[in-house]
Amino acid sequence: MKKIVIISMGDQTGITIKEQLENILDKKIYIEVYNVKQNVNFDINWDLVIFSSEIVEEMVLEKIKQGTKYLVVKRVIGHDYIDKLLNLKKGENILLVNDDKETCETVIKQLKSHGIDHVNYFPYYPGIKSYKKTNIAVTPGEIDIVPEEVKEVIDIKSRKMDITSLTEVLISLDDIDKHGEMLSSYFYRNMVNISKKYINTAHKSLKLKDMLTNILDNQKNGIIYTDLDNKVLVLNEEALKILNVKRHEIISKDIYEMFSGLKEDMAKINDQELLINKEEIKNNSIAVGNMIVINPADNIHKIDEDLRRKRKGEKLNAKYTFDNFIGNCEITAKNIKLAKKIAKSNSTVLIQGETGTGKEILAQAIHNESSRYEYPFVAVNFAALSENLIESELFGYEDGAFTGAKKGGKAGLFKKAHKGTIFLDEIGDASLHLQARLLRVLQEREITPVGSTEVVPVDIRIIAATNKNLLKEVEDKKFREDLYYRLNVMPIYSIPLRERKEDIKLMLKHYILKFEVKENIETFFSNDALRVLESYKWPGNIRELINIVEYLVSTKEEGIKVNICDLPRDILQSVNQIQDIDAKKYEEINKDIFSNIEEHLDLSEDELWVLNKIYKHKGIGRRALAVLASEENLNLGEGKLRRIMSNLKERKFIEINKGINGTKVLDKGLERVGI
Ligand SMILES: Nc1ncnc2c1ncn2[C@@H]1O[C@H](COP(=O)(O)OP(=O)(O)OP(=O)(O)O)[C@@H](O)[C@H]1O
Repeated sequence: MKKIVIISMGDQTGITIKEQLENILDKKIYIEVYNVKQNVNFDINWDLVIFSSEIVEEMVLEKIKQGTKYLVVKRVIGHDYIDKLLNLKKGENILLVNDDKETCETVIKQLKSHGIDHVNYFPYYPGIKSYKKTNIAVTPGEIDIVPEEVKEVIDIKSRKMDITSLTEVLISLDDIDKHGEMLSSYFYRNMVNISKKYINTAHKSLKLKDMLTNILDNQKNGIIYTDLDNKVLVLNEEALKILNVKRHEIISKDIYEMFSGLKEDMAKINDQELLINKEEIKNNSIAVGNMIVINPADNIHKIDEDLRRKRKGEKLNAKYTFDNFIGNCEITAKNIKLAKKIAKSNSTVLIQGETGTGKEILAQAIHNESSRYEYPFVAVNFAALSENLIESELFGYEDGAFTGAKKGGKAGLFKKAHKGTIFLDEIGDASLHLQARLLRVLQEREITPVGSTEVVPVDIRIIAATNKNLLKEVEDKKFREDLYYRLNVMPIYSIPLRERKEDIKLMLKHYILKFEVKENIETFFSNDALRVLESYKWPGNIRELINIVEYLVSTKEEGIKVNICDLPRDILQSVNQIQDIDAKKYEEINKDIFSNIEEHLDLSEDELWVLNKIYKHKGIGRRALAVLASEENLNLGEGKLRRIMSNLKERKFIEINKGINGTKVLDKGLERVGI
């Protein structure tokens, strides 16, 4: 087990860093925390020493054993408390309390750079000779040293390591491969949370926009946020650099009109080859915009090379076995039994099933259960790679086969899988040209690298998977019939979640634990919420379930169970639809729950805006609301407002009277005002 020591000025900082690392490293690490005042013998063998700041480094560095790896980490303010700070009165005097002068100054600088610069900050730290007397103090976790006369303390909690420091720690521990995925999910969760806050308050706060830009500026990729019409909302410096534009030239413009190449997965812009990724940003499961991440291909090759170097000597292997296959309902058990039998043969397997049902996991488990388990398991995804890339990836190439080819050539994945298993994922997406080449491999069990005339024999087992109906594709002439029969020797289906309802609770339990929530399923979900989840159809299957657990983990209040109203809106809507179709059955079983789901559907941003305006301007009519909306640049015409108001009325949030009384917010609406 790796051993780390964290040294900080005060205890709390070290503990926060420790918790953060344990969260990502699955607690499979031994961490000790000390403050600089403790008299400790650091002259022993640590795998890594982490200093919480440069001052700490200066004070302690000479005490640690020569040759020990060490790092000074960069720490940033969490976004959770930003709302509170934004609500402080303009020009208010604020005491910034921290453990020393330097950390006070750093936090003030970070707060200002996050756009929280409408108040006046005055530092306070133990030993300061004189300081400004104020009513309000802000502190990153140092409540105990706040002077007595301060009336209100805003604790923004100890600052956490930023993503670059976390990456550095993982690289220093040689753990980046194992935990990289967790890191990106952790990072992504944070990004999504900030984005949600930004999008939720887009009408009100430009500060959050600044903050988002600032956070984005610390990323090494170009990142662009657009609204649903592809108009650019925010982008970082790196994106400006890559696209070679000025901010004012691109903000509010349609990104694809300016750079049509960005629609693709790869593009050449300003003579630079770019890799492009797109993510939908959702708020309560409703798409509100897009995040486009652009990266020069050179960078990717470099990272890829680095990873390859680190992986050298490590086998390409499959993680999953049937032991960690979750599910114990009858139909799952039967399927596992069949899969284990299939594993013992050497024949080609075709796994068919909806997206996210675990086809890759099944393929890995079959490989690990087979006699080839000690040899490589190599996965190729036909949907993720472009035709040109996939051909050279699969078959490899000769030295000088094409411009840009690596010197010395490259071994293809078929060759790398020799004696093991190759997993051809999303085979339904392979082009007809590739299908012809694959057929030859299946028939002859030999490959010809791109640009070569030499044939290389390979001993491999093939497992293919698809979420398409391959027979239908054959009928439509999109998939070769001969290849279909070559692949479909041992057919197996991965079963959708809705057909194995007993497994849903088990999966939820597993993923709650995996996301490190210190609660069990009973304290995490209310019974009602759990029953809704068990009745949901899960079109995205296990992958959707994982996303929803991740969403709930990051939005859940500690100590309060997730209730129906906390579930994403599309789950509630879809359960509602089931109720319509099979109303009688559902009414009988779940009368109490489903009858009031409508109540829990969240109000949209526009609905909330209207509700707040009616509350503020009692009696206000549609026309006046339309004027206010246009003043605030909102896309709310009279037609849209009529629909919103009648919906709010139907749901008893407002009352609409004729004549002088006009509109009024009702008790149920009052609960939502101010949100
Ligand atoms: N039996 C299982 N137990 C636990 N987790 C599972 C199980 N099956 C799948 N998962 C998880 O669900 C997610 C989706 O699985 P996987 O990628 O294998 O699905 P897939 O059917 O190959 O999806 P796609 O067709 O979209 O590629 C993964 O994160 C995987 O870890």
